[in-house]
Amino acid sequence: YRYNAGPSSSSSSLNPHTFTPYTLVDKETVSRTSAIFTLRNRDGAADTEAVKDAWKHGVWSVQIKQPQLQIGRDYTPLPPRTDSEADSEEKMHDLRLLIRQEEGGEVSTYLHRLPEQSTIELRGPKLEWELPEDTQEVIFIAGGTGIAPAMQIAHTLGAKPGRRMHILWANRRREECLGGVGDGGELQETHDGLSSWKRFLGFAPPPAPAAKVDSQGQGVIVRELEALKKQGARHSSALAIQYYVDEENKFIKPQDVARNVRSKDMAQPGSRMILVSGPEGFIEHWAGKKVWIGGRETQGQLGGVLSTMDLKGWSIHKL
Ligand SMILES: Cc1cc2nc3c(=O)[nH]c(=O)nc-3n(C[C@H](O)[C@H](O)[C@H](O)COP(=O)(O)OP(=O)(O)OC[C@H]3O[C@@H](n4cnc5c(N)ncnc54)[C@H](O)[C@@H]3O)c2cc1C
Repeated sequence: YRYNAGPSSSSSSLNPHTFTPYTLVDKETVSRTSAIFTLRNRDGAADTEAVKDAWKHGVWSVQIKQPQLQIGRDYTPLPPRTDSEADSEEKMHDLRLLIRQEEGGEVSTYLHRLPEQSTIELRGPKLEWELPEDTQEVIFIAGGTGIAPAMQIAHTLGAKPGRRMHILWANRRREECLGGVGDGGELQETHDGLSSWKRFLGFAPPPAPAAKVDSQGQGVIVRELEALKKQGARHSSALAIQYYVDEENKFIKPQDVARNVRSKDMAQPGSRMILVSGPEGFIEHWAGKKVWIGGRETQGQLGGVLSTMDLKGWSIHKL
């Protein structure tokens, strides 16, 4: 995580070698612990070829530096907005990051305390994982901010005709995904008969005061996931999303994965991927530990729940 302080940035465009100053133009609350940070290049430099390329190729990140401690952390840019709010050239090049404030976390706490208009220095892009060109179908198991790479893939895959993606997104608290109603309602009800009744009768805890919702009661990320669905549909790509919330006793079950693995679409040629992204413990639970070898994080063996399932025809990757 430590980096060489090196010379201060000479280039005004985002690049992997030096840190480039960005202005924090907006910090939009998602929940008590997470917010979307919108960063704008201080010199108004447009996206580099490397950034445009990264959007086409898969999952990528940028690294933010904490200037006092001289440490850096990686964050995963959210896809550009599809709605009318991205109405100017400037906004189209903004970088948006979903950042959770970790309890006791050095960099995330520093970032959450920064006022708007602060300068944040970052470098990148760094390609974390390349989505195979021929990918036909993706099942993405996401925990918490692990939704950010899922949104990147939904954006990339959604631009290609006829592709399919299923996102299974788990959160500790409902406030992270307010208004998120899963596709294929019956699938959710079976795990959740009681708590949906509780919600209906008004026993469920009220949404956190900090959580922002729109007129349809949808949280920020849920709204953007819905927008990604529509964007994909325009290229006749299909995106389905299921929401799971720990505090509602609704957890992702192996059957939820199995159901999507036995896709009716298996006759179509192309690669099929199961991707797992989220906190360390979440990845370990589903697919086993990632392993550090010679200073590099590697996939490690397949373990966890997925290792006990019949996943013929699918490859698995931990993000
Ligand atoms: C490729 C990649 C992409 C990522 N994308 C995102 C993203 O889009 N959004 C996002 O929010 N995060 C993302 N992360 C995670 C992010 O990089 C940081 O790890 C995260 O923000 C925590 O950093 P921190 O400095 O705040 O916490 P740290 O200071 O690194 O602490 C992390 C946790 O460990 C605990 N801890 C620290 N020191 C100790 C100790 N001595 N003993 C016990 N516990 C301790 C802290 O309390 C905290 O809970 C990504 C990570 C990677 C590798």
